[in-house]
Amino acid sequence: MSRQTYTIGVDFGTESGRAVLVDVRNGQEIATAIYPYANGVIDDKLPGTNIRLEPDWALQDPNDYLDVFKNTIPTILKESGVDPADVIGIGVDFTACTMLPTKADGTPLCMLPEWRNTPHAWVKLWKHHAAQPEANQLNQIARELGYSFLDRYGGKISSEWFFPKAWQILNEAPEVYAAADRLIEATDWVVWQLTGVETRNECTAGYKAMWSKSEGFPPNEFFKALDERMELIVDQKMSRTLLPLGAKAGGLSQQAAEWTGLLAGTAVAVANVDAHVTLPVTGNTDIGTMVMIMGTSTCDVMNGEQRDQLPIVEGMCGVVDGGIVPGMLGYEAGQSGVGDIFAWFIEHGVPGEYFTQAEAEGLNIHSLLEREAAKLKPAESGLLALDWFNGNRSTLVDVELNGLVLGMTLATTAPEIYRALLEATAFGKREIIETFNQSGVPIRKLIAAGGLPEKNHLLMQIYADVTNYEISVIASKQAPALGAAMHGAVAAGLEAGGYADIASAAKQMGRLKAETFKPIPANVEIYDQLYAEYKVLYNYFGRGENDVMKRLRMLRHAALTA
Ligand SMILES: Nc1ncnc2c1ncn2[C@@H]1O[C@H](COP(=O)(O)OP(=O)(O)O)[C@@H](O)[C@H]1O
Ligand SMILES: O=C(CO)[C@@H](O)[C@@H](O)COP(=O)(O)O
Repeated sequence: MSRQTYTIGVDFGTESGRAVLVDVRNGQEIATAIYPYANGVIDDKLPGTNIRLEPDWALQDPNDYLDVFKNTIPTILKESGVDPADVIGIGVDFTACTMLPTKADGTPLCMLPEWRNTPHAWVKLWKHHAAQPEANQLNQIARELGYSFLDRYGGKISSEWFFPKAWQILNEAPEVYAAADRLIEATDWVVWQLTGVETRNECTAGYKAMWSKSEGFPPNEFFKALDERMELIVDQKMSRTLLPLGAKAGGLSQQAAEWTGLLAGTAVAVANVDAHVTLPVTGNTDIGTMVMIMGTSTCDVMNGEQRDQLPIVEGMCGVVDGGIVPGMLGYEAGQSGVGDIFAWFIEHGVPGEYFTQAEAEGLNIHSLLEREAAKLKPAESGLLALDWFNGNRSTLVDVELNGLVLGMTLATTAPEIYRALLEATAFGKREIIETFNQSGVPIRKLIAAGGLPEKNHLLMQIYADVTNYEISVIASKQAPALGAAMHGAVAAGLEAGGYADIASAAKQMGRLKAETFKPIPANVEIYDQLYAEYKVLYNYFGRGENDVMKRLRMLRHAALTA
């Protein structure tokens, strides 16, 4: 009989890291541990100082990532009683683009005393939105010089991605840029910490750093056209050697073995991204299945067939050959704010009486609002909202757009607004789906994953009604971590008891829940009408007809910096 083997996945989210230990044969999750980052999202002051960050900044502390390894992996090994010798592989996934400057040996600049008080020396989290001027300029120069790579990103590079962030460092802190021997995605950095060797993955390079398998990075002249000092950024601070997803990045180093309790030499998979790693957890890697990873934000990922001419989908985050699964075209789109919008409303918009009622009933406040909002029919509140509280990623690629709730009266209630916000994110999703469908990249199936489908069934029903798709849900509660674990089993390979490729791992280790969310025809009809109104607002405020949101931002910035 063959040996029983296990694999570990570690998912680095926005607020915490989660590790899961999984049975390689069937994907059964044996043990899970969560470690909240001590410094969380740094958007106010640098830790331990009074140094204030400007609006739109979001940083993290790389030491928190190491603490995730040191805390979660020993916990899951202990809890499961699994022999470390039976753990054949480990994979990680991360938010992206989350990037940092380091020295040549991988030491993050912010860990060095001389750089500790310099904001640009810290990790820039995916939702760091302060590089918009650089993104605007990059897009304009690329367009003027006729670079076609913009097409692979639906026409625009987002300020959330790698080069706008790197350029912001150069513009605002040239001394940090000069001191950074390496600029690297956090997902590659944590793999470096595990193996002791710097490697880079094709996924983040493709979606976040303008790289493609056929063309590589844009040429040095392009970076020179942005800023002379950036001409050699790729050769000097990055790498042109990129590894495919599922490949082995290396073996676990002695030091990482000591941190984790695993054996030195355990296979470590090439770094991956939280959204992309989740697709195989559906149980297959079929073309045309869009997987929505719904949490703080939502990422949408989908495999498509190979084509001679890449399709252009407005505002997609990218199309990358092998970006999700080697050999297929991987598409990514997304919404920068989803769960975060509901969290904002609860924090800043819900009267105390609802909290008192929730406490009395032993409910969490979301569940109480969900229950009350579920009593309303579509359109009954008279409200319509725009889901741009954290900007718009797809399809407008504009972090300077803001949220909006229209139709409020003196009779408007908190559950009504809560429902309008749930609906707004569903309308945003429909906009993405329709854009793909109209661009020759049809979406045949919709599957949801992440924290939200578990937590809020009303939200899922609204998504089914607004999009008119039946929605399946991934069975795992820790889908990205399970996806990372699957990649760990592929990196270990067949001979070690793992898998030859991610498609075979998906078949054995991934699955969906039996329950699905089916569109309710009467609701679909009403939501069609509301969506038509949403589109009017979307185009009016989002496509330059009325730039009031941008003017308000400029006035706010001026007031804050006066
Ligand atoms: N019952 C709920 N309904 C809607 N949103 C919720 C609910 N509970 C938590 N949230 C939101 O879900 C988000 C967290 O999602 P989750 O998938 O767990 O994390 P992450 O995106 O960091 O991986 C938070 O923004 C939170 O406000
Ligand atoms: O943009 C990506 C992936 O490409 C995500 O990492 C980012 O939206 C953050 O995701 P979460 O909301 O933290 O799950």
